[in-house]
Amino acid sequence: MTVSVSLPEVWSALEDVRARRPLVHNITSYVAMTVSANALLALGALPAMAHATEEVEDFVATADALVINIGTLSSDLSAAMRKAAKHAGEVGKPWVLDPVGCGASAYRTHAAVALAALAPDVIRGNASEILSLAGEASAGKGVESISRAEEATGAAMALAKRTGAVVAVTGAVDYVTGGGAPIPVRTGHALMPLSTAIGCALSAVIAAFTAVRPPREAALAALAVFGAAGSAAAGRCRGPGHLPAEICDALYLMSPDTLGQHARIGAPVAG
Ligand SMILES: Nc1ncnc2c1ncn2[C@@H]1O[C@H](COP(=O)(O)OP(=O)(O)O)[C@@H](O)[C@H]1O
Ligand SMILES: Cc1ncsc1CCOP(=O)(O)O
Ligand SMILES: [Mg+2]
Repeated sequence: MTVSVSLPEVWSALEDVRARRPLVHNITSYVAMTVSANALLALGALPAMAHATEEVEDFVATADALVINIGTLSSDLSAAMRKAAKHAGEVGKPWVLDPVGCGASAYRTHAAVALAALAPDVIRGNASEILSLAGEASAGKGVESISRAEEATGAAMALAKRTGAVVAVTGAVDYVTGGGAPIPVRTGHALMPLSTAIGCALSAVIAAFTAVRPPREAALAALAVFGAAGSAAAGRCRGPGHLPAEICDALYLMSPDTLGQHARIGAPVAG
């Protein structure tokens, strides 16, 4: 049976991130670098952005977790990503795959499928990306999802079973599955998809939590904390312009009260 995670357990995981300050190695898109680095610092983790094929193994070896994000994919980056993912498996470092824009081009889809076969601990994407990565028909526009997360929970379960990863599919409600009944996380704000690289920053935050918790607990804790930060931050914004900065402030200031006010982790639902 799928067991959920309580908000006190989420809070304890965040305290562990803040105490341990895990180093998160990011091989990510040019769009996401600054947003992700700032979100990780505000959370209490340490970011490092490094993607030269010649150095990714050294970074994986010293990092506590790795995130691979294919947002601005190229052949050089693709080679670096495969090398880093394989080395993470060899040295036992947890890693997260964000299959940005999977389904938007055959090149990107093949790269994402190949990375997903290298045993990521967590895969996090929007509904279109998860549908496409699972091999199902998907409706996306570039890197944006047209589908709702509820339409991709079956695909997320199938993808989790195929890859052994915990799969998080995000949207108005987020869902986490390790192959069993998806657990809903109700949080966030409708302004979040209007600011670029917010999902990418979330994937980096999931990586930080994989340094202190097993993949399923890490994904649930990250979704709850990041969603609560997004919800609290949006309440202080007139529009999406300042949202990334406000999310960083909300991550930095996160408290058990704010978490409780802005996040709900539900009971497992039918997939
Ligand atoms: N309509 C919405 N209401 C509340 N939160 C949302 C909404 N859309 C996205 N989010 C939140 O924004 C973050 C990024 O999710 P998403 O937009 O699905 O990813 P991506 O940016 O990769 O497309 C997640 O924390 C998600 O919960
Ligand atoms: C706009 C864009 N184009 C390539 S990567 C990227 C950022 C996507 O960020 P997110 O998946 O967090 O919305
Ligand atoms: Mg994305």
